[in-house]
Amino acid sequence: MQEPFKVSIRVKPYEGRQRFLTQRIGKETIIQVECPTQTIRDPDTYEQRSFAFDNVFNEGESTRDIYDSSIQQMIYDCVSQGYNGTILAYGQTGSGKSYTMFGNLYDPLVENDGLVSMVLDQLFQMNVKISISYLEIYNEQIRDLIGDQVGLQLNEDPIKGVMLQDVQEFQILTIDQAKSIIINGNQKRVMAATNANQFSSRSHAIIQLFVVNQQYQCKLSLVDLAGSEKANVNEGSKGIRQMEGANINKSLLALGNCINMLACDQSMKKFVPYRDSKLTRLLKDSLGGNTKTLMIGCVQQVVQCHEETINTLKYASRARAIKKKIVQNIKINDVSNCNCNSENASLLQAEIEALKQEVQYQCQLTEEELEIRLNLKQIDQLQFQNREGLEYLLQQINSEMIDEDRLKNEIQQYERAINENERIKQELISQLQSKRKERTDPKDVQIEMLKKEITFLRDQIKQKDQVIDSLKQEKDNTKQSRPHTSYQETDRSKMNKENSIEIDVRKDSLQYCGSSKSIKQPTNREEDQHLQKLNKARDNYKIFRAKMIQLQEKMNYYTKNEIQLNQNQLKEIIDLMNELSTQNCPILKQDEEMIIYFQKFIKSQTQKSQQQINQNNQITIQNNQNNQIATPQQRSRSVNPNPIRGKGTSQHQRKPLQPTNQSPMNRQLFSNHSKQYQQLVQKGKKESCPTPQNKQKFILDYVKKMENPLPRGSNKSPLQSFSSDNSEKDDIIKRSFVQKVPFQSIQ
Ligand SMILES: Nc1ncnc2c1ncn2[C@@H]1O[C@H](COP(=O)(O)OP(=O)(O)OP(=O)(O)O)[C@@H](O)[C@H]1O
Repeated sequence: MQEPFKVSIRVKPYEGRQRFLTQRIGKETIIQVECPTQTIRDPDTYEQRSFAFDNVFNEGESTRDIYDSSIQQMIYDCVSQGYNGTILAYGQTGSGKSYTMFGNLYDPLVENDGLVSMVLDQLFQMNVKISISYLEIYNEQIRDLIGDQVGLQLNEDPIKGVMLQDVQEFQILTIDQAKSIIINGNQKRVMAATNANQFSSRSHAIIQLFVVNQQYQCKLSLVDLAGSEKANVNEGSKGIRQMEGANINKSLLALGNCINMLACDQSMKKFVPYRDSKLTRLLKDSLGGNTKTLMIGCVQQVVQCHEETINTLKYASRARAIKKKIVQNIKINDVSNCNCNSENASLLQAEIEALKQEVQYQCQLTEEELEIRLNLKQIDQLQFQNREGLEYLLQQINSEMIDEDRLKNEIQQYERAINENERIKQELISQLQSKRKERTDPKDVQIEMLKKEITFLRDQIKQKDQVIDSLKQEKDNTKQSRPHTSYQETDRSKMNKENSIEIDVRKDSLQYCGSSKSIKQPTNREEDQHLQKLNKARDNYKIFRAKMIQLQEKMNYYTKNEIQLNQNQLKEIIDLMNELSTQNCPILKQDEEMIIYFQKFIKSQTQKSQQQINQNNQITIQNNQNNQIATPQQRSRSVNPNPIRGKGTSQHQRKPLQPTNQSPMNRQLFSNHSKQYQQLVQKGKKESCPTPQNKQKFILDYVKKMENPLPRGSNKSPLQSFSSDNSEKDDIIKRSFVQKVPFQSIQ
């Protein structure tokens, strides 16, 4: 059943001293009651502000009037239908909360019952069993006002809701017995004289009545909150009073935060911070849970209390926006109504789950994230206040008694503040999101790093492009200064290999390289071809780099997470390496080093994978040394890098090469290797008898050559040796890092 949070306001009568003071400063009272609305007027500016409540009780109305009009029915419903109920007195210190709840406790000569006695009277007339517990929350400690125990612990039971450990519950049989328990409790309650109230309650008092009738049971809570107070209420008093005041304000602020959150639209409803204080934990059911609740806001009408009265009215009208879902309680031993009980339990269970999730979520957050969330919370509160202020000002627009310019000015200020806060809020949210992303997805960080690397490389390429452009420019200039006929006369066929262009990608320049003997100038057409090659080589290098990064990323991931690659993953890596080796471009020293690192990684992974297979299948597999992955240059003469294909074959049975990649280049490499292998075998046949041992020796020699393609003592790199390959001789762009002699024709 949907149940609104009901709110009534009680206006304290105008007392003699207050009346005297108010009259002396020439001001009238500030409150005007037109039930159910209440209008409050600023004593200085005469601005009016209206609030609407379920009931407003003016100074002439008694506690009995309040009871009859808004409480009697509620108590009847709770008891006869099994709903929990809470009556809560809220207001500034001295505004009449205790007077409303307990009557005139301190003057036995004045016969005046409060709401507590009236509730008890009614219950005793309803023929129900009643147990009572009475406690106070003082300085964030719960104290049993019947059993005297201090520091009671709170528990949350999925069925019974919020429970107090070790609290004394006293079954009451007569109304006098009940009243004497309450009077005893009140005497133990912490009271003190403050500037605002001679008998000020310094604690929140909570009476809990557990009521059972034939069919239902319910819990009724009667709460007299400590008064909200400004710091100057206790001016001059230090130590205990100050600490009390701080604790009272803190718990009332927590109560306000819960009310604000509960009053939000369902769509905006977030986590309700019940755990911020003992008071909100204890009142959790009464605020947002399975309870019919009535708040009585106590206010004073004297001008001196204008600010506090406005605050109380705001607080109360916010609470009125809370909507709750309540369910009936059955008697614990009544199984016929177990559906209601389970509904209640599942509601509470859902709340517990939500709480658990929130706690779990908060535990994962970093300090930075927690701080941002705190800032966000504060901004939300500020925005709430700003919007309220703005709403109030907008309401005033139609009022005739106001200064329009001032109002417009104030509205603008509020709007500016709201916009600015909204901007800050969005910033904080995006900060929070990026922090969360960093925490939850380290891959994103890697991607970010790679993106940076790509940008860096792009910049480098750009620089190189600029160099190329400037060279082009220079070339054009040279062209113009040369007689046109000399180009036509150039015989390309006469150009020897030494006149080829080489690119030194390690330097930020492009150089023509050739022997100092060569005197021929390249023709116009040749130069264009060179430039084309150069561009192609640069494009190929870009693709090569992208593939390198892809591979690097994968390997980093595997290494970082200590993942042992399975056959498929290994194959994927090897395929990527093969793709890399087919890229026709010059490479840098650092690329070469990286390739060597890749080779080592694949080799170690292959070995691990072999060991794993051996262990699992109990099959002895030969040491697969050929599973190295080649640099682009080694690749041209290396054996098949795929460990899967060579697996399980004996050395003399093994077929020489099986290209994994069926690109034309690979096919050619494959046939080259086959030829070499066949030549070796033929040589072996000629030199000695073709015994299996001889064959094996030749094959081993061949494999050795493949693994160590350079002669011992040679200080040439594999890349250098590649440049002497016949098949590449005509290729103008050599993959070479040899020292280059600048070619004078560029000038
Ligand atoms: N409606 C009322 N009619 C007559 N006297 C009242 C009324 N309300 C309050 N008073 C008197 O005002 C004084 C302060 O009231 P009370 O102690 O109830 O305030 P309070 O809000 O509980 O203050 P605190 O928060 O400091 O405990 C008391 O002397 C009380 O008798």
